[in-house]
Amino acid sequence: MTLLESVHGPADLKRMDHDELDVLAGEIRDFLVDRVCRAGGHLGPNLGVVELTLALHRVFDSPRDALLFDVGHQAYVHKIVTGRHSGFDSLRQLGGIAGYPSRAESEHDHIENSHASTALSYADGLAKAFQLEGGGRHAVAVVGDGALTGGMCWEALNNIAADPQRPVVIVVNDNGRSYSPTIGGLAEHLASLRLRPGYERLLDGGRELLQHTPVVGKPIYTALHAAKAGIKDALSPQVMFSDLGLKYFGPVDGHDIPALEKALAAAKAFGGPVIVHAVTEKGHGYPPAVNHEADQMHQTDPIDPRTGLPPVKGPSWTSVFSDELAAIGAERDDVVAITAAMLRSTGLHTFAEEFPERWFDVGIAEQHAVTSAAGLAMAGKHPVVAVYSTFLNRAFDQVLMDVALHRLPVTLVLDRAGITGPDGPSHHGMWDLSLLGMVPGMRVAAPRDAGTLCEELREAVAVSDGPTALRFSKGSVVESVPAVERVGTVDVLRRGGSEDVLLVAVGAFAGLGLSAADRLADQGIGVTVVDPRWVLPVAPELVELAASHRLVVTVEDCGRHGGFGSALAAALRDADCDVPLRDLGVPQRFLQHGSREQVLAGVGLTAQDVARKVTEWAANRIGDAQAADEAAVESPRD
Ligand SMILES: Cc1ncc(C[n+]2csc(CCOP(=O)(O)OP(=O)(O)O)c2C)c(N)n1
Ligand SMILES: CC(=O)[C@@H](O)[C@H](O)COP(=O)(O)O
Ligand SMILES: [Mg+2]
Repeated sequence: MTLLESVHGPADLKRMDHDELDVLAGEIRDFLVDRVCRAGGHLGPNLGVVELTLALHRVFDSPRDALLFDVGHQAYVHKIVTGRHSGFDSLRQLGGIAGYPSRAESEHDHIENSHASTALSYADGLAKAFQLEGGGRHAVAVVGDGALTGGMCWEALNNIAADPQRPVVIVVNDNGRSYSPTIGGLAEHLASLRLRPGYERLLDGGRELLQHTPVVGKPIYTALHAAKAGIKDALSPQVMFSDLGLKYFGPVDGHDIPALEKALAAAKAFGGPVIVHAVTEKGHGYPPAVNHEADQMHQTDPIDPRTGLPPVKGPSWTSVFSDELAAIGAERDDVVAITAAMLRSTGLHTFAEEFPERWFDVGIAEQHAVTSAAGLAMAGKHPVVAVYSTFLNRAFDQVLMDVALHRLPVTLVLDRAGITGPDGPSHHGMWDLSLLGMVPGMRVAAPRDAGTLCEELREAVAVSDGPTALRFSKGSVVESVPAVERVGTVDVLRRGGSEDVLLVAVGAFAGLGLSAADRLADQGIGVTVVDPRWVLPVAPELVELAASHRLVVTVEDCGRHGGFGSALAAALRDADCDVPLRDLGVPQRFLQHGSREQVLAGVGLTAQDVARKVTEWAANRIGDAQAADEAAVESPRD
């Protein structure tokens, strides 16, 4: 039996000596590489916290002490040592263990939300409750250097520092990288500079990157990495954090278990808010991750463990957007780009390489991304803010009051819109249409294929009197879904041959709509399929099209509540049109992880399901309507 197999809970770790722990750390690394290469997941972040997690579970007493992981993507080791290593054969798969902490899985898990920069606020709340209960428990928050660039962290730090007895231990997991290499590159430079000659020369190179580094990030990295002056005491983190009223321990080698245990034990004994600054390496111990030039295998699809390479994939929605924005950038020098620490994963890297002065990385700070875009727009620029759909939630008020209220030409590009799959409930992009539908003056497009993505992106950046947004799915792009006709802004994809059913398919669901229509045609039900392209606000020509049919069905890869279907129903009511409408979409529930296809099938969003439902509705509605027509013919009103 391996040491790993002997670990069923933290108590087993506490019985081991440091030699055994070193062996265990090696076994865990091999285990992570094997399982994550097979299933996909966050390999780099978890390889970087093996020793840190072991030390945390030896010093603190989970679950009595609450171990919190910010974002939670780096909690695989925590899951392994809390009795779940057998579950890694089904990591992030339907019915398998989640890729983030899960309260249903274990009493050791707390935060299920994968949105960054929340752990310190949870810690402050938990610690206050522990104090009210008489104390003796700690809230221990593991927060990455990237997550620290999120504003919520500083709101929490302000509150945590307010009480010198607050039992909060903040473990800064400083691997010098976030998702995006920009920040990580700087941190990487600075981190490595302390170990190498030529310190002064290289740091000048590092400074070149500062122009892209968020104002918030600069003091953090300068302090955390004992900046150029090299006067550690003057610029060391103690100064920054102690000014906030926080005790600081570190920097500690995040791969040295004895050193980590010593610092964590001191922090535990301190009896008040304290920071332990652990310096780690993302991907540690697995060269293909450490040397992975883009993001040290922050998040990887299944890969060959020997080569560290994922399968070659075709063009994605992201790559089509990436190339088109770069082309637009060459034509429009007022267009600028903003990322929230996800330069490459949102596809802005192409634009950034071609226009190094016209892109900005604000750190994991979506609120700042949007409002700073408003500032850029006020000065005559046309900012393109690229974020994952789910992370836009965090910046709703900024979209509403900082951009739309001023009718500013900001374009939001929402990648990973709709069901994403393996990342689970806090990653599905199922709220954007409901949120943006509430924003006066906001115009939202949902491209159905590569061509319409390029077309609608150009239409969006051409709008100068208010905000626009594009939303598209994760993964491989739909190459081409041709239209047979364009009515105003609406594309007709298929004429049903009768005016029975109008099927309105939003964005990437165009193919689903056409497949359903094929099935229905086999049953003799004529279905006209249209793609609204600009889905919000509802176009008048779509209302007219709907009014000329007996049944309208909408299908969208977004939450039904306040989604496109709701908006079209309201527009029909406003037009005194009583054509029956049925809206199909993502149910307003937190949907667990699985593949995108599995999750969609689980909520009835397949061509077969859509066809079955339309058949039922058509039979009732159209049948009723035809019967009413026939009755009217037989006994005409006098
Ligand atoms: C609000 C929000 N924005 C963006 C992301 C995407 N994201 C996931 S992990 C990550 C980087 C986190 O960096 P860090 O906190 O340093 O953790 P590390 O991966 O280095 O361990 C980002 C940007 C997120 N989860 N939440
Ligand atoms: C944890 C996090 O928020 C991201 O790393 C996310 O897992 C990325 O998912 P994609 O694979 O869709 O980029
Ligand atoms: Mg990091």
